[in-house]
Amino acid sequence: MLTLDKLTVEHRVGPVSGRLAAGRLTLLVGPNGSGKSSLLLAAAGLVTADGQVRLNGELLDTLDLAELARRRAMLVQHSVLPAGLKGYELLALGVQGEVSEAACEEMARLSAYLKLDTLYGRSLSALSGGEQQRLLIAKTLLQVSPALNPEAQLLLLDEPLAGLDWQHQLATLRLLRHYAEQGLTVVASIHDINLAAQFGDDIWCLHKGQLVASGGPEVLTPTLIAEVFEVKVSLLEQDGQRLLLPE
Ligand SMILES: Nc1ncnc2c1ncn2[C@@H]1O[C@H](COP(=O)(O)OP(=O)(O)OP(=O)(O)O)[C@@H](O)[C@H]1O
Repeated sequence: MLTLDKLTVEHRVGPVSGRLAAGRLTLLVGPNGSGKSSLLLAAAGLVTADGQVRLNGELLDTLDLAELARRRAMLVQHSVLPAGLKGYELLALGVQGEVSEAACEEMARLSAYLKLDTLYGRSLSALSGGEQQRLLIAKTLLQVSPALNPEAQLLLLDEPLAGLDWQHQLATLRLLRHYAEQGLTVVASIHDINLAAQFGDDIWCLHKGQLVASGGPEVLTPTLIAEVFEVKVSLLEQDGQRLLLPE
Protein backbone atom coordinates (compact mmCIF):
# COMPACT_ATOMS: atom_id res chain seq x y z
CA MET A 1 0.00 0.00 0.00
CA LEU A 2 1.35 3.40 -0.99
CA THR A 3 -0.20 6.33 0.88
CA LEU A 4 0.27 9.89 -0.35
CA ASP A 5 -0.54 12.75 1.98
CA LYS A 6 -0.55 16.19 0.35
CA LEU A 7 2.36 15.14 -1.85
CA THR A 8 3.64 18.19 -3.70
CA VAL A 9 6.49 18.81 -6.11
CA GLU A 10 6.68 22.58 -6.36
CA HIS A 11 5.22 24.02 -9.60
CA ARG A 12 4.84 20.48 -10.97
CA VAL A 13 2.24 18.44 -9.09
CA GLY A 14 0.05 18.45 -6.00
CA PRO A 15 -0.99 18.57 -3.33
CA VAL A 16 -2.13 15.01 -4.06
CA SER A 17 -3.51 12.69 -1.38
CA GLY A 18 -4.72 9.13 -1.81
CA ARG A 19 -4.04 5.45 -1.42
CA LEU A 20 -2.64 3.09 -4.02
CA ALA A 21 -3.59 -0.41 -3.01
CA ALA A 22 -1.31 -3.44 -2.85
CA GLY A 23 -2.28 -6.27 -5.18
CA ARG A 24 -3.67 -3.88 -7.77
CA LEU A 25 -2.47 -2.25 -10.96
CA THR A 26 -3.12 1.49 -10.88
CA LEU A 27 -2.76 3.27 -14.22
CA LEU A 28 -2.02 6.97 -14.20
CA VAL A 29 -3.43 9.01 -17.07
CA GLY A 30 -3.38 12.71 -17.91
CA PRO A 31 -2.25 15.10 -20.64
CA ASN A 32 1.37 16.05 -21.29
CA GLY A 33 2.66 18.14 -18.40
CA SER A 34 -0.16 17.12 -16.02
CA GLY A 35 2.32 15.83 -13.44
CA LYS A 36 2.44 12.03 -13.93
CA SER A 37 6.25 11.75 -14.00
CA SER A 38 6.62 14.19 -11.12
CA LEU A 39 4.14 12.21 -9.00
CA LEU A 40 5.87 8.89 -9.75
CA LEU A 41 9.33 10.32 -9.02
CA ALA A 42 8.10 11.78 -5.73
CA ALA A 43 6.43 8.48 -4.81
CA ALA A 44 9.75 6.74 -5.45
CA GLY A 45 11.66 9.26 -3.33
CA LEU A 46 13.68 10.37 -6.36
CA VAL A 47 12.77 14.06 -6.33
CA THR A 48 12.46 16.66 -3.57
CA ALA A 49 8.83 16.88 -2.47
CA ASP A 50 6.64 18.22 0.31
CA GLY A 51 4.01 16.15 2.07
CA GLN A 52 4.35 12.50 3.01
CA VAL A 53 4.76 9.19 1.21
CA ARG A 54 4.20 6.01 3.24
CA LEU A 55 5.05 2.56 1.99
CA ASN A 56 3.08 -0.04 3.94
CA GLY A 57 2.77 2.51 6.75
CA GLU A 58 6.45 3.50 6.90
CA LEU A 59 7.56 6.97 5.88
CA LEU A 60 9.59 6.67 2.69
CA ASP A 61 12.18 9.22 3.77
CA THR A 62 13.11 7.14 6.83
CA LEU A 63 14.33 4.28 4.61
CA ASP A 64 17.99 4.23 3.56
CA LEU A 65 18.93 3.82 -0.09
CA ALA A 66 19.71 0.09 0.16
CA GLU A 67 16.36 -0.60 1.83
CA LEU A 68 14.54 1.57 -0.71
CA ALA A 69 16.16 -0.42 -3.54
CA ARG A 70 14.92 -3.67 -2.01
CA ARG A 71 11.38 -2.35 -1.45
CA ARG A 72 10.67 -0.44 -4.62
CA ALA A 73 11.77 -0.18 -8.24
CA MET A 74 11.07 2.55 -10.74
CA LEU A 75 11.36 2.68 -14.50
CA VAL A 76 12.07 6.32 -15.30
CA GLN A 77 11.23 8.02 -18.59
CA HIS A 78 14.20 8.58 -20.93
CA SER A 79 16.59 6.30 -19.05
CA VAL A 80 20.23 6.82 -19.92
CA LEU A 81 21.76 3.43 -20.66
CA PRO A 82 25.30 2.64 -19.53
CA ALA A 83 27.45 2.74 -22.69
CA GLY A 84 29.07 -0.49 -23.89
CA LEU A 85 26.87 -2.79 -21.80
CA LYS A 86 25.37 -5.94 -23.30
CA GLY A 87 21.71 -6.86 -22.84
CA TYR A 88 22.33 -9.58 -20.26
CA GLU A 89 24.63 -7.26 -18.26
CA LEU A 90 21.83 -4.69 -17.98
CA LEU A 91 19.40 -7.36 -16.80
CA ALA A 92 21.86 -8.63 -14.20
CA LEU A 93 21.92 -5.10 -12.69
CA GLY A 94 18.27 -5.63 -11.74
CA VAL A 95 19.01 -8.71 -9.65
CA GLN A 96 19.52 -8.08 -5.95
CA GLY A 97 22.57 -10.08 -4.83
CA GLU A 98 24.02 -12.96 -6.84
CA VAL A 99 22.41 -14.26 -10.02
CA SER A 100 20.91 -17.44 -8.54
CA GLU A 101 19.08 -20.28 -10.25
CA ALA A 102 15.78 -18.65 -9.24
CA ALA A 103 16.94 -15.38 -10.83
CA CYS A 104 17.76 -17.23 -14.05
CA GLU A 105 14.27 -18.79 -14.01
CA GLU A 106 12.66 -15.36 -13.53
CA MET A 107 14.80 -13.93 -16.34
CA ALA A 108 13.64 -16.79 -18.56
CA ARG A 109 10.01 -16.01 -17.70
CA LEU A 110 10.48 -12.32 -18.51
CA SER A 111 12.35 -13.24 -21.70
CA ALA A 112 9.45 -15.34 -22.86
CA TYR A 113 6.98 -12.48 -22.32
CA LEU A 114 9.17 -9.72 -23.71
CA LYS A 115 11.08 -11.78 -26.31
CA LEU A 116 14.51 -10.87 -24.98
CA ASP A 117 16.51 -13.94 -26.05
CA THR A 118 17.96 -12.38 -29.18
CA LEU A 119 18.85 -9.17 -27.31
CA TYR A 120 20.99 -10.63 -24.53
CA GLY A 121 24.30 -10.79 -26.37
CA ARG A 122 23.93 -7.49 -28.17
CA SER A 123 25.39 -4.14 -27.19
CA LEU A 124 22.70 -1.79 -25.82
CA SER A 125 23.86 1.01 -28.11
CA ALA A 126 23.08 -1.20 -31.13
CA LEU A 127 19.47 -1.89 -30.09
CA SER A 128 16.34 -0.09 -31.28
CA GLY A 129 14.43 2.14 -28.85
CA GLY A 130 11.71 -0.47 -28.28
CA GLU A 131 14.29 -3.23 -27.77
CA GLN A 132 16.11 -1.11 -25.17
CA GLN A 133 12.79 -0.38 -23.46
CA ARG A 134 11.93 -4.10 -23.22
CA LEU A 135 15.26 -4.78 -21.49
CA LEU A 136 14.77 -1.83 -19.13
CA ILE A 137 11.29 -3.06 -18.19
CA ALA A 138 12.68 -6.54 -17.46
CA LYS A 139 15.52 -5.08 -15.35
CA THR A 140 13.04 -3.02 -13.31
CA LEU A 141 10.73 -5.99 -12.77
CA LEU A 142 13.62 -8.23 -11.70
CA GLN A 143 14.51 -5.76 -8.93
CA VAL A 144 11.15 -6.32 -7.21
CA SER A 145 10.26 -9.77 -8.46
CA PRO A 146 8.28 -11.40 -5.61
CA ALA A 147 9.86 -14.73 -6.65
CA LEU A 148 13.32 -13.37 -5.80
CA ASN A 149 12.85 -10.53 -3.35
CA PRO A 150 10.56 -11.09 -0.33
CA GLU A 151 10.90 -7.41 0.68
CA ALA A 152 9.54 -6.10 -2.62
CA GLN A 153 6.48 -3.88 -2.21
CA LEU A 154 6.26 -1.26 -4.91
CA LEU A 155 6.74 -1.08 -8.68
CA LEU A 156 6.53 2.32 -10.39
CA LEU A 157 6.85 2.74 -14.16
CA ASP A 158 6.80 5.97 -16.12
CA GLU A 159 5.37 5.33 -19.59
CA PRO A 160 6.56 1.73 -19.84
CA LEU A 161 4.73 1.34 -23.18
CA ALA A 162 6.66 4.18 -24.87
CA GLY A 163 8.23 2.91 -28.07
CA LEU A 164 6.76 -0.60 -27.79
CA ASP A 165 4.85 -2.30 -30.59
CA TRP A 166 1.33 -3.58 -29.90
CA GLN A 167 2.42 -7.12 -29.01
CA HIS A 168 4.93 -5.90 -26.43
CA GLN A 169 2.55 -3.28 -25.02
CA LEU A 170 0.08 -6.07 -24.23
CA ALA A 171 2.81 -8.37 -22.88
CA THR A 172 4.04 -5.59 -20.58
CA LEU A 173 0.56 -4.85 -19.24
CA ARG A 174 -0.01 -8.58 -18.60
CA LEU A 175 3.29 -8.74 -16.72
CA LEU A 176 2.32 -5.73 -14.60
CA ARG A 177 -0.98 -7.39 -13.74
CA HIS A 178 0.90 -10.58 -12.86
CA TYR A 179 3.21 -8.66 -10.49
CA ALA A 180 0.23 -6.90 -8.90
CA GLU A 181 -1.57 -10.22 -8.43
CA GLN A 182 1.43 -11.39 -6.42
CA GLY A 183 0.82 -8.58 -3.91
CA LEU A 184 2.88 -5.64 -5.14
CA THR A 185 1.52 -2.12 -5.44
CA VAL A 186 2.01 -1.44 -9.16
CA VAL A 187 1.60 2.05 -10.60
CA ALA A 188 2.31 3.01 -14.23
CA SER A 189 1.64 6.06 -16.36
CA ILE A 190 0.07 5.41 -19.75
CA HIS A 191 -1.27 7.50 -22.63
CA ASP A 192 -3.61 4.97 -24.25
CA ILE A 193 -6.95 5.53 -22.51
CA ASN A 194 -8.50 2.33 -23.83
CA LEU A 195 -5.60 0.16 -22.65
CA ALA A 196 -5.82 1.96 -19.29
CA ALA A 197 -9.52 1.07 -19.07
CA GLN A 198 -8.91 -2.54 -20.11
CA PHE A 199 -5.94 -3.34 -17.85
CA GLY A 200 -6.17 -0.95 -14.90
CA ASP A 201 -7.73 -2.20 -11.67
CA ASP A 202 -7.71 1.45 -10.67
CA ILE A 203 -7.29 4.66 -12.64
CA TRP A 204 -5.85 7.93 -11.42
CA CYS A 205 -6.36 10.91 -13.69
CA LEU A 206 -4.17 13.99 -13.30
CA HIS A 207 -4.93 17.40 -14.76
CA LYS A 208 -2.80 20.50 -14.22
CA GLY A 209 -1.00 18.85 -11.32
CA GLN A 210 -4.17 17.79 -9.50
CA LEU A 211 -5.80 14.40 -9.04
CA VAL A 212 -9.17 15.01 -10.72
CA ALA A 213 -10.56 11.45 -10.82
CA SER A 214 -9.76 8.12 -9.25
CA GLY A 215 -11.54 4.78 -9.09
CA GLY A 216 -12.30 1.88 -11.42
CA PRO A 217 -12.03 2.17 -15.23
CA GLU A 218 -15.60 3.56 -15.30
CA VAL A 219 -14.21 6.94 -14.13
CA LEU A 220 -12.95 7.37 -17.71
CA THR A 221 -16.15 8.93 -19.03
CA PRO A 222 -16.56 11.02 -22.21
CA THR A 223 -17.19 14.03 -19.94
CA LEU A 224 -13.90 13.57 -18.08
CA ILE A 225 -11.98 12.98 -21.33
CA ALA A 226 -13.49 16.15 -22.85
CA GLU A 227 -12.60 18.23 -19.77
CA VAL A 228 -9.10 16.89 -19.24
CA PHE A 229 -7.84 16.00 -22.72
CA GLU A 230 -10.04 18.37 -24.76
CA VAL A 231 -10.98 15.44 -27.00
CA LYS A 232 -14.56 14.50 -27.86
CA VAL A 233 -15.16 10.76 -27.56
CA SER A 234 -18.12 8.38 -27.69
CA LEU A 235 -18.42 5.47 -25.30
CA LEU A 236 -19.13 2.03 -26.77
CA GLU A 237 -19.99 -0.74 -24.31
CA GLN A 238 -20.22 -4.38 -25.30
CA ASP A 239 -19.91 -7.62 -23.29
CA GLY A 240 -18.57 -5.69 -20.30
CA GLN A 241 -15.85 -4.01 -22.40
CA ARG A 242 -15.69 -0.24 -22.74
CA LEU A 243 -14.22 1.51 -25.74
CA LEU A 244 -13.74 5.26 -26.05
CA LEU A 245 -13.72 6.32 -29.69
CA PRO A 246 -12.63 9.81 -30.79
CA GLU A 247 -15.40 11.56 -32.72
N1 LIG B 1 12.80 19.18 -13.88
C1 LIG B 1 11.79 20.03 -13.95
N2 LIG B 1 11.89 21.28 -13.46
C2 LIG B 1 10.86 22.15 -13.51
N3 LIG B 1 9.64 21.84 -14.04
C3 LIG B 1 9.49 20.63 -14.54
C4 LIG B 1 10.53 19.65 -14.52
N4 LIG B 1 10.06 18.52 -15.08
C5 LIG B 1 8.80 18.77 -15.44
N5 LIG B 1 8.45 20.03 -15.12
C6 LIG B 1 7.13 20.67 -15.33
O1 LIG B 1 6.25 20.06 -14.39
C7 LIG B 1 4.99 19.84 -14.99
C8 LIG B 1 4.65 18.37 -14.90
O2 LIG B 1 5.57 17.65 -15.72
P1 LIG B 1 5.61 16.06 -15.74
O3 LIG B 1 6.84 15.65 -16.49
O4 LIG B 1 5.45 15.55 -14.37
O5 LIG B 1 4.29 15.76 -16.58
P2 LIG B 1 3.78 14.43 -17.28
O6 LIG B 1 2.34 14.33 -16.96
O7 LIG B 1 4.65 13.28 -16.91
O8 LIG B 1 3.97 14.77 -18.81
P3 LIG B 1 4.24 13.86 -20.12
O9 LIG B 1 2.96 13.13 -20.41
O10 LIG B 1 4.55 14.88 -21.17
O11 LIG B 1 5.41 12.96 -19.82
C9 LIG B 1 5.08 20.36 -16.42
O12 LIG B 1 4.54 21.67 -16.42
C10 LIG B 1 6.55 20.39 -16.70
O13 LIG B 1 6.87 21.42 -17.62
